[in-house]
Amino acid sequence: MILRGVGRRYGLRGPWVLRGLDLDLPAHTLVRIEGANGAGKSTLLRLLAGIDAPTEGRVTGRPRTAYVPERFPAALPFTAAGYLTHVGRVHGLPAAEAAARGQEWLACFGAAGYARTPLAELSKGTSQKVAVAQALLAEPELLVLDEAWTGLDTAARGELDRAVAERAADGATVVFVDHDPRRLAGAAGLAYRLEGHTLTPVPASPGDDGPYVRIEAAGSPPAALPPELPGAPAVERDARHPATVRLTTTAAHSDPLLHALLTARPPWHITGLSQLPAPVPGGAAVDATPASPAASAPEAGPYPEAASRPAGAGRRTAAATRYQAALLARSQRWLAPLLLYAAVLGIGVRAGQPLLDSLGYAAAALLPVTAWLVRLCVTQEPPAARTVTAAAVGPSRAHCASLIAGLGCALALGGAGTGIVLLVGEPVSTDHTVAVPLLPAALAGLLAAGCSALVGAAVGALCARPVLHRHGWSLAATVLGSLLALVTGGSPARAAVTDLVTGSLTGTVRMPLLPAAGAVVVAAGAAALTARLAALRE
Ligand SMILES: Nc1ncnc2c1ncn2[C@@H]1O[C@H](COP(=O)(O)OP(=O)(O)OP(=O)(O)O)[C@@H](O)[C@H]1O
Repeated sequence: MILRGVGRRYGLRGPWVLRGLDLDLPAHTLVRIEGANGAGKSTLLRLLAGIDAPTEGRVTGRPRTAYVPERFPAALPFTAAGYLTHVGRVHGLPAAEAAARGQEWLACFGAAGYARTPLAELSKGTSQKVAVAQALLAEPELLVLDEAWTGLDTAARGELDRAVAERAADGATVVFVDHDPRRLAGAAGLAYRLEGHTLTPVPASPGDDGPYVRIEAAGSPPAALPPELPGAPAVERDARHPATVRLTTTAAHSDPLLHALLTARPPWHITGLSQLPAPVPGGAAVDATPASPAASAPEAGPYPEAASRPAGAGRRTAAATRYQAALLARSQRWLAPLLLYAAVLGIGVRAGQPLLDSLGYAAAALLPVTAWLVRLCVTQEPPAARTVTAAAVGPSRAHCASLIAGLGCALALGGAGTGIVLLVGEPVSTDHTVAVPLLPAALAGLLAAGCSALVGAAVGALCARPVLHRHGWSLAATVLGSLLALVTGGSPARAAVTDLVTGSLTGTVRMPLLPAAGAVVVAAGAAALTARLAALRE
């Protein structure tokens, strides 16, 4: 990943926290960021993790990312294992694998006994173990750790050191901040100090005999390395290309090592040579797995695993939507909008009333209920948990997932409401003189409910973060916005409801097709705008 001329400030006129920052983050590297309190380390890590966008400059080549926030929230209505399964799925893992990996990492950190404990009941340190496990289980190509060791016991700190080194040895970039200068001392391939809004490289510590050289060699067929290798190099076998090994040693030993490889029986082919500022720790041989014959071809980019990414962005967004829906269901915040909708239907819909009138009424009632549900979904995740999801799937997709979850709940509610109205309503015109065909009326009712839900979702999206952050303003705007969307001429929701109610006067069913198209445009516009804003700042 490459950062060029990156700057970040909070607010339009806030002081610059980062400015003119250039940074190259190679694969297979541990990167340490140092700096005083308030220097901007967390700000930088959030940019690296893709949670916030830079105010100026460019970040390119972002790989699959996981993030451990500085403070992990306990206020999530899941057990430790349940949360890890959700995050694993958001990272694109199949459910069973996400659950298994979650259990493994909890066991690794000595927290297996807490798998079924609700997050809210975990101690601070155990919560931190969950925070770290959620990032590691996805085997990300970029792992960003903001003081992740804080609160962990000694054994877990050691495990995290080992896991982090292993990620780097497996090809990932690991960027970390920790106030303990001994943290992974000597292991970090690159170290930078954040000072005066920008980064300056920290020179290698005395005794570090870099620069280092990485040699990539391929044996064909996969062969054993010569028993005696000059320079005692760290050896990694590529998990996907078992014929390929990477050997890291000091520059002084690189020539004898090359000679040993080229003169081995059978000889090794040298496929790559690169200089590193310092070695990746834990560079002992990595387990090899069988690979296809074509796998011995040279890798195209710095992240070979990118090709075997667990799942596409669409599936990961779907997983994020499921996570948001589960969050809503378990928090029971859906209860209030559901009761409101039931009460409004209970008051306004009576058995024997003209069907189209009642369908129009039910559709209109759905609009504020949807706005409420969407607003709940967008705001329900504690900020630190939101950063985890945003890093995993991108802030725009994470935001869209909460919009879809809210809209989906509202559509289900609207479907049920329409069904009830169809059961109790009388399929006749307002004056009870003309019969109304049931099937077209049902379709028109569902379409009108859909219009209302889409416009309500737009209102909910525009009246919550990232547009409005203050709870009071957001609430007032949601109520006012819903009201305006129902009464303002040109609103697709109003047009759809009007189609039903005026049709009822003559007993004619008017399909609200144009309002439906308008509602889709309004909802898509609101989603695109708010998703873009969410990407600018989570
Ligand atoms: N949401 C925010 N709104 C406004 N200013 C912010 C926000 N977050 C951080 N800042 C400011 O940005 C600057 C850098 O903060 P940041 O948290 O990145 O520092 P840090 O180096 O991580 O500090 P620490 O070591 O204490 O964690 C600080 O001056 C802080 O006040």
